[in-house]
Amino acid sequence: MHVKRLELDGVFTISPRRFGDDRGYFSETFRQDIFSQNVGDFHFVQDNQSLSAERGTVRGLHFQLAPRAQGKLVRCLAGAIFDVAVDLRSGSPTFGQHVSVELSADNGQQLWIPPGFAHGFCTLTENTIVAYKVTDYYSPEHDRGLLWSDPQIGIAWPLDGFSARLSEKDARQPPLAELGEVFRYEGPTR
Ligand SMILES: Cc1cn([C@H]2C[C@H](O)[C@@H](COP(=O)(O)OP(=O)(O)O[C@H]3O[C@H](C)C(=O)[C@H](O)[C@H]3O)O2)c(=O)[nH]c1=O
Repeated sequence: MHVKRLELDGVFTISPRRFGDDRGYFSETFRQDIFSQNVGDFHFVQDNQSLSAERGTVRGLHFQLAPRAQGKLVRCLAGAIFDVAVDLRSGSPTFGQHVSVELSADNGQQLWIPPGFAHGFCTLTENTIVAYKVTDYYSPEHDRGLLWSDPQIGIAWPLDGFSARLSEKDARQPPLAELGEVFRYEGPTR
């Protein structure tokens, strides 16, 4: 299992090893010991899964407010996504910056998004299934969002001519300028 630190403090990709044979492959997709050693002492309490039928489906950008902020470990079980994390920690040297990674059933790559970040993805194929572990339970009262197309964030979503397929909620999320302070930067995480 290879763990790689990305350019935004606290965000990592995790690439589990696959043991292939003439049947297919086997892979350990999560190890608490490796995660704790390389990423941090986070523990997961809920697993989520979503199916998006259409290419160009954009889910996000979402986060939960403290004290119910969630860390998310995201992977793609079918199809492929362009996965994005946005730093929302006031005082962070990378506040408002984002990082993106392609996660797919083929590459088996995972993205760890720590509390303090917004998360979203755009599907690159039809019938995309995304599964992710979270470090706190869903709390509608703490559920918040950021506008996916906010020019201040400037995410180059790979829609490739497809029009974005959004929920009504996501179509009317506020831009960063209207969000106010939602998280504070507490220094380098690792
Ligand atoms: C997130 C969540 C949602 N729900 C219910 C609430 C709604 O009735 C329904 C759909 O929720 P929503 O439209 O927020 O689902 P997504 O647009 O896929 O949002 C998710 O996708 C983006 C990329 C994320 O990072 C968030 O974790 C998550 O918000 O599921 C639950 O019951 N439990 C949950 O944990």
